[in-house]
Amino acid sequence: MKQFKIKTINAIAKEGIGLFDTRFLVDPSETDPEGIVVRSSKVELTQFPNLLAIARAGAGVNNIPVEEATEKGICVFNTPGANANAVVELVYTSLGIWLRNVEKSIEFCQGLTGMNDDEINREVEARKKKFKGEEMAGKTMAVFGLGKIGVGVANAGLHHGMRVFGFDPFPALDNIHHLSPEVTLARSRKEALAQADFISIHMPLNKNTHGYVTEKDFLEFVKPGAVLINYARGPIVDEDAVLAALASDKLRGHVSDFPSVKFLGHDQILVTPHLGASTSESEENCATMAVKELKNYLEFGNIVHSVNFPNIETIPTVDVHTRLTVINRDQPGMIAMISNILGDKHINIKNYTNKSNGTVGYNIIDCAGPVPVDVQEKIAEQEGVLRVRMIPLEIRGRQV
Ligand SMILES: NC(=O)C1=CN([C@@H]2O[C@H](COP(=O)(O)OP(=O)(O)OC[C@H]3O[C@@H](n4cnc5c(N)ncnc54)[C@H](O)[C@@H]3O)[C@@H](O)[C@H]2O)C=CC1
Ligand SMILES: O=C(O)C(=O)COP(=O)(O)O
Repeated sequence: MKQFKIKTINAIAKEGIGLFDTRFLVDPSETDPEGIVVRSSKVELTQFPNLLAIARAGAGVNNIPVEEATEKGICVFNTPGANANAVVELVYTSLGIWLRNVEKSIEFCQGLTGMNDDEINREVEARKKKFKGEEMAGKTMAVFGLGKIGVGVANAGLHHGMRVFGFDPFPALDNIHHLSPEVTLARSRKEALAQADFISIHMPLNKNTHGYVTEKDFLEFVKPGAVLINYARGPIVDEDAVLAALASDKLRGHVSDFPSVKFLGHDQILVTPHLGASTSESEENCATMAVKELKNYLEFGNIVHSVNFPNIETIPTVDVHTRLTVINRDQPGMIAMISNILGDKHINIKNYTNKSNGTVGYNIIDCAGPVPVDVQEKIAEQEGVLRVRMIPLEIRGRQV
């Protein structure tokens, strides 16, 4: 029986790894993997010629060269929503720490070590005024990016007693269904920013969002004294522009999950070490979802939660002998070409499923009999075809 070689990069939760059964050989030092499970480490594709799929146990895929993967016919998955709650909770924890001076007050308490209880009490009551903070209730929050995390942050803002604006030029219907109707959908960045005391960024890092938070079209619109929160990705924020905004009191503070040379040690900036998704629950959710996606693709060619290929899931019926999958550029004539090559060889197609995402087409072709290697090769060499796979169906008691 075919065994798939899986490479793990980063610590992947054992609850996910445990889902790989005897059909999979899982090894962090695998040098020729067919599947990779990864968190935030950068993935280089040139080293892995037989790689079929990468599952990102998390949301952001900026550590994976997605366009290169597409050209090579490598499917990239992520785990939408699996770590969203962890980020939502940390956004409010960190904002609370910033607003109530919790970090500095803890340092102060540690400095009381060595005093007796009377002395400690006297110092506490005399000096606590230094740490006076402010509340979230009654303030206004602007959330940029109303995806799995942004919707959670917006809804939680209401629960903290705030007025909330949300801005997202390409919202997904499924996410918007979970957004409370009390959140105001802003039609422009300016509208979202004009009244916001707190601004929270929750969009992916890509070529359109690199340096998104800069003076022009963003910081120029903030209400003086706002606090900027970034639990999305470091490079979405132009660090020099934020430092200038802090120096001119346009921004009062910055809370970020992405420490940097320029941010460390700055009195108005609170940084955490990319901790957004680091909870037991979130790591388990992400790992189990990523492993299920990878298994489903390697064993059945099904695609669920891909960021570069169309999503299609079909179960082979009992009369299917061989499942063939073809990845192609989205161009006319591909289905006819594949059907004709199979028809010329008298291979009966039981089910044909095709879907496009506008860039890539994906075909699942369930055949009644075996598909000889020369037929696969003929399809693979046609213009526009990126990759062809024959899926072994031994798992269903067949030998192919
Ligand atoms: N700090 C951490 O540990 C974590 C950080 N993240 C980051 O958060 C990002 C968002 O995660 P999810 O909400 O799960 O993703 P998601 O894909 O559900 O939502 C992203 C949203 O951003 C929107 N968007 C894209 N460009 C935009 C723009 N220019 N302006 C406003 N909105 C825009 C999209 O339309 C989408 O609705 C991830 O891509 C990742 O970089 C995610 C998880 C953990
Ligand atoms: O899911 C994401 O996008 C994250 O940033 C989480 O990253 P991590 O899995 O904690 O390395």
